Amino acid sequence: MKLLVTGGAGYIGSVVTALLLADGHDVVVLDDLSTGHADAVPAGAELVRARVHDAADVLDPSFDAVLHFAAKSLVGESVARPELYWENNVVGSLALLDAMRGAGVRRLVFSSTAATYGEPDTMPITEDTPPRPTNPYGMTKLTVDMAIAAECAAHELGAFSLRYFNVAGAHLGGAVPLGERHDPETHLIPNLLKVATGENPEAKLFGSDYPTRDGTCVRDYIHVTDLADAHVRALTRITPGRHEICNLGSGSGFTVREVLAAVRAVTGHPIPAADHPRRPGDPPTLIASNARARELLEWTPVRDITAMAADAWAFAQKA
Ligand SMILES: NC(=O)c1ccc[n+]([C@@H]2O[C@H](COP(=O)([O-])OP(=O)(O)OC[C@H]3O[C@@H](n4cnc5c(N)ncnc54)[C@H](O)[C@@H]3O)[C@@H](O)[C@H]2O)c1
Ligand SMILES: O=c1ccn([C@@H]2O[C@H](COP(=O)(O)OP(=O)(O)O[C@H]3O[C@H](CO)[C@H](O)[C@H](O)[C@H]3O)[C@@H](O)[C@H]2O)c(=O)[nH]1
Repeated sequence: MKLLVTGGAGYIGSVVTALLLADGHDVVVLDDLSTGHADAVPAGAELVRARVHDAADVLDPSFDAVLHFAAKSLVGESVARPELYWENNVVGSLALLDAMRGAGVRRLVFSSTAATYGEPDTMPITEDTPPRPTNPYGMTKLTVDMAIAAECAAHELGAFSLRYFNVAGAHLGGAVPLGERHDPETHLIPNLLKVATGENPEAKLFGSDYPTRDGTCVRDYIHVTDLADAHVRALTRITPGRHEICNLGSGSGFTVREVLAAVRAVTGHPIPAADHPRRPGDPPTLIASNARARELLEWTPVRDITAMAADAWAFAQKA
């Protein structure tokens, strides 16, 4: 297939691009490099440096499908500057849907998020859990999910909205290792590794009084290679006129302290860590039901938290 990957210079989009190329697809990456890196675009893909808002300049009827990763995704920034998120994530995605309709490209895989659910009381979270996002980032992603659903119903688009839980690890199976290079880095595992590499003296653990087994937040971590594999599967299972929402998580939860223990074990570094106040907006527990993804995508995540920590560590040492 000939594919457009928006955000293909970012963490997850670059890994999916690598898997798509390995499967023999032709890939054009559309990325404005606002948070991505040109050298993360795997060799063999063409990089067009442009905003997703200008997708109409790139898309033509020769494309078979679009995988849409391009977005801003920092929860705290979205609270401080919501207008950036509505303009980038919603206006940009609506322009992409227009461009796809104009070019007759009718297959889409979209990066949605667990943040669309907010803070549900019942675990695990299924796709039928009512979405109640608690920050503008989650609101923009839910808005795009709804725009895609309406587009599918009205104009025979076929689409998957894949709701990622906590993506972690690095993809080491390609020519070049691909991993997280966010700046600022807010995610737990890369921040713990910055202590092991000597970049930071001590890790910060946000919140020790949550109603969880050790007082720290529980999250569902999913390896980026397993996540990318789900996208390749989704691409071949799109049905015109249908919009499917699938959670992508492991189905198990780990506390912040359990992740710290896994990172200490793989690095052999003591990683000193200090308790800090809660980070505003962090729900105590988020765990996915991945039953729908297992059924619709015939997908099984195979890489555990130790593999995520080990691969992220290998990447941090090479980067
Ligand atoms: N990393 C996670 O744990 C996680 C969890 C849930 C959902 N997601 C979603 O997955 C997607 C990828 O996340 P990531 O962690 O790889 O982020 P990232 O910041 O590494 O990648 C995003 C890419 O999109 C590009 N981009 C942003 N706005 C653009 C625009 N208007 N036009 C063109 N390019 C643009 C950036 O330059 C970057 O290369 C995002 O949509 C994010 O919301 C990520
Ligand atoms: O240095 C750090 C970084 C994080 N944490 C804690 O580790 C847990 C995980 O935090 P991350 O920032 O790694 O991930 P989030 O769960 O906040 O965010 C993820 O889930 C969100 C949905 O709730 C969004 O989808 C977002 O894009 C995605 O990265 C949280 O309890 C957080 O407080 C720390 O203690 N110290």
